Amino acid sequence: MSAVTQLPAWQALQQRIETALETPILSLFDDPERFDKYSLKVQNILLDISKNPIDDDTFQQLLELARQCDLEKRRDAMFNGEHINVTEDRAVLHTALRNRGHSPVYVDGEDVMPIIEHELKRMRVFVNAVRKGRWRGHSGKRITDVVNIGIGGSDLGPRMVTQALKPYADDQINIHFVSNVDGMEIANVLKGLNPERVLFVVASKTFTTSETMTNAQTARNWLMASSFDSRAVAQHFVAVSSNAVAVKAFGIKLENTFQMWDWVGGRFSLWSAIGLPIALYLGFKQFEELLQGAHDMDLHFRNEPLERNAPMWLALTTLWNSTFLGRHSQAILPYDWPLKKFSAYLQQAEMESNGKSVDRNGDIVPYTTGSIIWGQLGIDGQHAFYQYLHQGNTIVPADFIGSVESSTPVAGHHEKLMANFFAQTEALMCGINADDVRRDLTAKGMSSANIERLIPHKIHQGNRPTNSLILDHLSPRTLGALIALYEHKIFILGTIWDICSFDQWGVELGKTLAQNILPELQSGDVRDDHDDSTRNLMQYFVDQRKSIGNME
Ligand SMILES: O=P(O)(O)OC[C@H]1O[C@H](O)[C@H](O)[C@@H](O)[C@@H]1O
Repeated sequence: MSAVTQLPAWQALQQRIETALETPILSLFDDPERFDKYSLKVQNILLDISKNPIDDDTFQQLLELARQCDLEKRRDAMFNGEHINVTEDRAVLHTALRNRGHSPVYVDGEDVMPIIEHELKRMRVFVNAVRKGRWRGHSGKRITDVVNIGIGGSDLGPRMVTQALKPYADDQINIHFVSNVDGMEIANVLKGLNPERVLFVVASKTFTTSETMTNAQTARNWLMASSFDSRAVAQHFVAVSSNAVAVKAFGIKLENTFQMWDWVGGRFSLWSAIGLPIALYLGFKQFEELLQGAHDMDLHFRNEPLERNAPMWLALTTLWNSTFLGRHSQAILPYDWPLKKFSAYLQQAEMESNGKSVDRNGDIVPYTTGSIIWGQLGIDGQHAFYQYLHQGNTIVPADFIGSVESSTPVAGHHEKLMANFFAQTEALMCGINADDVRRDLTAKGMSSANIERLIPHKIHQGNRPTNSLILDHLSPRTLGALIALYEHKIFILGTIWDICSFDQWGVELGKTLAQNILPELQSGDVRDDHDDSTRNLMQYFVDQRKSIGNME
């Protein structure tokens, strides 16, 4: 048994499960102050968690559990640069990257703020040079297109943010992303580009990731295939990495390399030079606004009491719904078109962080940890999977995210969009019972036999938990705060579950096997030490390719 489950608050929460499952969420609103108690405004974001099966006593016990897990002490340990990534023996300091207060942050006795600020300054100088046309391509032409080559944490953050803040872009730079090793992606991106005007940002913390290295090589070949000589690489390639040796071996000079550090996890790295494409696309000032928003949220997380602390609230609703009530997936549903890629971004952030099954000591945990994060734009989801949310027999807690002001106002659209936001959260909680269905259908003149036949199909049980997040407006600063809010949620959950949220050993085995398998596919000689299924599938693939004459 893990120690966490022995804590008095954990045990008290266990006792509350039955009541929570039997009490309709709607009945909790008999307390006229419920909305005021369970909503708060932080950094232009209104967060409402009142539509959760959490009564006052449960909420207090959840807070108590966080305290009994030394949440505040462990939060301070993160901000103070202690090695909380225990399996890799590293600090976890994405918060230092956006420390706009510039107070010192020590890692192993060394203040890291000077190196962070130095790198930010290099980014600013470079971004301004590219955007103002002082940095030009090898043939003297202005750079018009930036292609970020990276995957996972070296792709999802910049990809999501540039999409979210498109209305803030000034059209000086077009931005493109290549992450997949499927040749179609890079082929499609390169097809429309003029090599004389392209800047490639090769983003890889390790600079060993196979997909990224393959795409970078293809990009370099493409550049060389134009009339350029090899010196062109210097003007058309920059790198972001913590592995200077590998960057040099690839042929990118040190002065064209932006640094990141081992205490920045890939999925928390958009605040570092991994954010270079964001700054190139939007301008450095907007990038700084993004950092400022995240810093503001950091201050809130550090300084506000746990009872009124937004990241705590998000984390505790998930903890209760998932670990205690057994609702193990969570939908992220933006009603804000620019946040189209937000659920994909959070999928990596949360699932790679908290998809773990042993505690920090390596002992198997006897409870469910990270949720399955999924979702897409809510309004599109309504016409696809909301049936499941309303009437499926698995309950999926959901976060609804919308804005007061549209990023791109078009007459008559925004109220319609948000009417759906409110309607869906209301329907998910309140549902509709047999009496109301009967009344409805009777008013429509349906025969009573038909009504009774249809009633079970039309009942919505309701009682589906949701959080609502309403932004004033999706600005760079508010987006920074929103991302940091979820980052801290992840940290809190990992702390209570007593897992290491900052490693990702689970992605290694597949990578190693792929490396071993590749030569077999290339040579056509499939080894017989694979399991039977895999060997036969590989053999089929090799044989089919031979038969179509497509062995490369
Ligand atoms: O930045 P890189 O070193 O290329 O890593 C890119 C990504 O790939 C890895 O497999 C990890 O799962 C991710 O956490 C990481 O963000």
